[in-house]
Amino acid sequence: MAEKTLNVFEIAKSQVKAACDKLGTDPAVYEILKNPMRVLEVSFPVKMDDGTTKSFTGYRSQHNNACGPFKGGIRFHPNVTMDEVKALSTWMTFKCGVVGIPYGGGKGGMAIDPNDYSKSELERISRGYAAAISPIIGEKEDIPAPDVNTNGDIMSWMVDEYSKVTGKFQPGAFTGKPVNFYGSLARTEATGYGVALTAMEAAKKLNIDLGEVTVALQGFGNVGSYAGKYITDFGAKVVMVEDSSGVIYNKEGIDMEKLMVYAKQHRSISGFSGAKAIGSSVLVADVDILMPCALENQLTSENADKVKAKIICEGANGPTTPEADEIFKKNGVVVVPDILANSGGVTVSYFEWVQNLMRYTWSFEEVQKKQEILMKNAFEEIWNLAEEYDVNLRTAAYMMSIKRVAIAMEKRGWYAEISSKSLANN
Ligand SMILES: NC(=O)C1=CN([C@@H]2O[C@H](COP(=O)(O)OP(=O)(O)OC[C@H]3O[C@@H](n4cnc5c(N)ncnc54)[C@H](OP(=O)(O)O)[C@@H]3O)[C@@H](O)[C@H]2O)C=CC1
Ligand SMILES: O=C(O)CCC(=O)C(=O)O
Repeated sequence: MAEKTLNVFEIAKSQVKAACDKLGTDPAVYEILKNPMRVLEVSFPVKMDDGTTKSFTGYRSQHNNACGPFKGGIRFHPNVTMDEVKALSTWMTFKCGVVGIPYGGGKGGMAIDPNDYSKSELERISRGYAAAISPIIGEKEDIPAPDVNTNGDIMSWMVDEYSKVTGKFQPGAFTGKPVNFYGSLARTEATGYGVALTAMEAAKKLNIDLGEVTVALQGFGNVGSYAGKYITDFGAKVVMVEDSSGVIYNKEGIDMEKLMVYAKQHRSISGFSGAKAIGSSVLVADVDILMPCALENQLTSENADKVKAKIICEGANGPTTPEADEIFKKNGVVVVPDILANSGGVTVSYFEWVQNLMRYTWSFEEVQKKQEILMKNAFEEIWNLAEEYDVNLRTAAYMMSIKRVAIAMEKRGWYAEISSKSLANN
């Protein structure tokens, strides 16, 4: 059967709707949450190294700020569209709600491939984008961070540009900065660490011993590489890894530390001597745990029935379509949803922001411990909710989070309960 839609914004809305229906929220809740509060499209000129001028287009979507300032990454990827950014900002609102941090959801992006530009061009593009969205962002308004193809260096340029435009030095206006420039220890590792932590919690629930477990990873960037490193530290064996150059395999387990060094040097996993290149897909690999850590719409009605993993732990945002979710539920595959599995990134971004506002720093261990507590509690709560309502973990995660956001919206007077029971009194 063909998918109803692969439009990620339509998918995000359908996930929110399913959870609102299950919770029985007042109709006003979905009415408010179905669209971002604001979406900004900007165009700005940038001088290229050869003296020509090019115009670039970027977006920033601010989904909902009932619980606090908008928060979410900036993506540089050729496939970025306004609808994608809207979906990603929607997911951010509920991701922040899952771990109970005082933020709403935002996301930004530009349809560019950074590899097409020199470093100085990329700096000017990043500065141009930061200046263009500066009227709607800020330390207490909307705090961007890295996402696909953006990193700490880009965040530092953006902090500098934002400070110039506003005339105020506000390092807390962006997170995911380098540790030696107002970044937090353990932020670089945070998203992958959280993916590994939640995969381990899911394995415990299924009585699977991580010492016996094999893992396949799609994506070996920030999220995939640290997810692979930490799941290996927890005892599992990563046997297959894919990036956009192809798939590598070693049935004895791939040395994650060595692959991380290699991938950094070569900007690709292709040619790594500790594994062999193969032609098959990571997504249907014969492994216990699958970690999609690249892009959206990877697991669809086309391949979901062929997935052999018992646990799918979503490092990426939106890798699974609703139809694939149905198939996984039917087949007993446990999907740890993106808004829980990859919430470690924004959680430690929150800790970075708190440290910035306090002009104080915490140790690596302190930050990781705080992350671990929030994520393990969220996992447990969502697992129990899924059992109570007989829903998958995704719907349970949305239910928990929507309830938090809905209570904030009601308390702020954005709607008045007209249905029989008030969430706030539950
Ligand atoms: N960074 C963060 O803190 C967070 C990120 N996420 C999500 O995690 C995902 C990955 O982000 P992040 O690791 O930061 O991004 P990176 O840019 O660091 O890495 C992306 C990885 O995905 C790979 N990739 C891209 N396209 C494909 C493809 N078609 N098939 C296989 N692999 C592919 C890239 O390979 P190549 O390099 O060869 O192109 C690269 O290894 C995204 O969905 C992002 O939104 C979620 C929460 C927080
Ligand atoms: O660290 C952040 O603020 C946001 C990270 C992000 O973009 C995401 O979780 O998808």
